[in-house]
Amino acid sequence: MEPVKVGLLGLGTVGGGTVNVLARNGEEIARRAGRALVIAKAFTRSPDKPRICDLSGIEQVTDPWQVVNDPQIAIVAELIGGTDIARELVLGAIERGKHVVTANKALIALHGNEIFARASEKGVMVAFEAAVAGGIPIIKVLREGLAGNRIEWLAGIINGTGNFILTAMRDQGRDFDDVLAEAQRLGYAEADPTFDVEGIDAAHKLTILAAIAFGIPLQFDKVYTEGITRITQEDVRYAEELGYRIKHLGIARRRENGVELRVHPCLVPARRLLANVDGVMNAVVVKGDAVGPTLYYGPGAGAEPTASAVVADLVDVVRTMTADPENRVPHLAFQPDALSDLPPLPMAAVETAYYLRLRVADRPGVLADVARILADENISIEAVIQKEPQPGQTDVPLIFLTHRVREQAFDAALARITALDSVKAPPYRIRLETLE
Ligand SMILES: NC(=O)c1ccc[n+]([C@@H]2O[C@H](COP(=O)([O-])OP(=O)(O)OC[C@H]3O[C@@H](n4cnc5c(N)ncnc54)[C@H](O)[C@@H]3O)[C@@H](O)[C@H]2O)c1
Ligand SMILES: N[C@@H](CCO)C(=O)O
Ligand code: NA
Repeated sequence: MEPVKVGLLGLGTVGGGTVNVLARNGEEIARRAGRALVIAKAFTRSPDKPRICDLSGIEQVTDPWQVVNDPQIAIVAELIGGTDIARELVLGAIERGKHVVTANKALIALHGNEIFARASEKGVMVAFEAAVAGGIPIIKVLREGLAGNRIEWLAGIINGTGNFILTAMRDQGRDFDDVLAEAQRLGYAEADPTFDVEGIDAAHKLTILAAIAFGIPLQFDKVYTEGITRITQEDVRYAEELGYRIKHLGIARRRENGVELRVHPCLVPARRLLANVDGVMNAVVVKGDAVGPTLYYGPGAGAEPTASAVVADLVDVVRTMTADPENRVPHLAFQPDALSDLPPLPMAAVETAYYLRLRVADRPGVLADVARILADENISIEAVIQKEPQPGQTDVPLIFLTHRVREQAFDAALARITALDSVKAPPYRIRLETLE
């Protein structure tokens, strides 16, 4: 049989890794797919740039439409990123009856509803395993492996760059900007790294995971998103003292009247497996009603780990391209006309515990004032740490851990605490999950 011709858009970290993995494992991949896969054409903006891969036998073009318009190409792999030109090219490929593989979570989270609808009309597949948690096959897990379950919640470390930074801050006490620069050099970070450190990339991924887990539409604008830039070395140390680690999590939890969708730093008990996922590794815990808690762990970013998912999607597409489109696995796990209208809940309705760091005047009665405000809002205290003042300083850090409470009640207490004369700097709170 003729090989299946693939067109690549983008020859950066993921594109280069994909060329390498296909070249190295091509023979085995053909035995799995039933046909050989060849990269016939690749678009790149700068053909003279040094690459991590060998491009012999691949026609390089500097106009991406030369890939999308080529009638010989059956599958387009979009590895450019962003939501402008990538959206045009993906929709263009679908229009021309081509299957699409993409690593682009921003594109799927923001435009997936439109893209999947067009793909279904045209009878083509859009595969996006590389878009979430890099090399971990989490899309396949949720869409196929756990299809018998009602998913109760999932929680994951789904940004490799952020976890790499938090791990280096904890283990080596290193400076934030310095570690971010290293993550960029290693090809982990997004083109705009604020997407990593402000939680936007994780929110893109959580949008996709929640849609597939609960059978709801992709709703990126409903995800509460907070990054890791306000976490200090002190927070990392106090968390350790209290028996916790700070991780940046994406959490989707089914509640009676809706779903919680949130991305934020989180204290996690140090004994939990998730608390021990370090560096660029990602991990997702999924709790299904039948299977119970399950954990998926692996590299969340980098050239070949991500290419592993891209190539698996290429194999999947080749295996099913001759199947009746009606009988393929649905893009978002549930049939498109069978999605639920379970609404994303506002943050005020979320229930969680808290770590609260205050800087207060070193005088009697301050701890009691804060404790009284928390009691007024029915918030029970789990632990307190009060530190001695540093030489020459009149303020001291005061740390509280609370029990679970509605965010609305915590916010009300926090506003009153912030207004106290004795509170000397804006308080910082980190949510805390026991993940049970
Ligand atoms: N790097 C990773 O570890 C990783 C992991 C999973 C998913 N992703 C996703 O994969 C995609 C590619 O990421 P990457 O890390 O390979 O990026 P990269 O910057 O290394 O490569 C992107 C390629 O696309 C080209 N490109 C970018 N913007 C363009 C534009 N506007 N017009 C034309 N060409 C353009 C670049 O020249 C380059 O060849 C992104 O969607 C990213 O979110 C990356
Ligand atoms: N920038 C992303 C790439 C993988 O999606 C990360 O660090 O996780
Ligand atoms: Na994946």
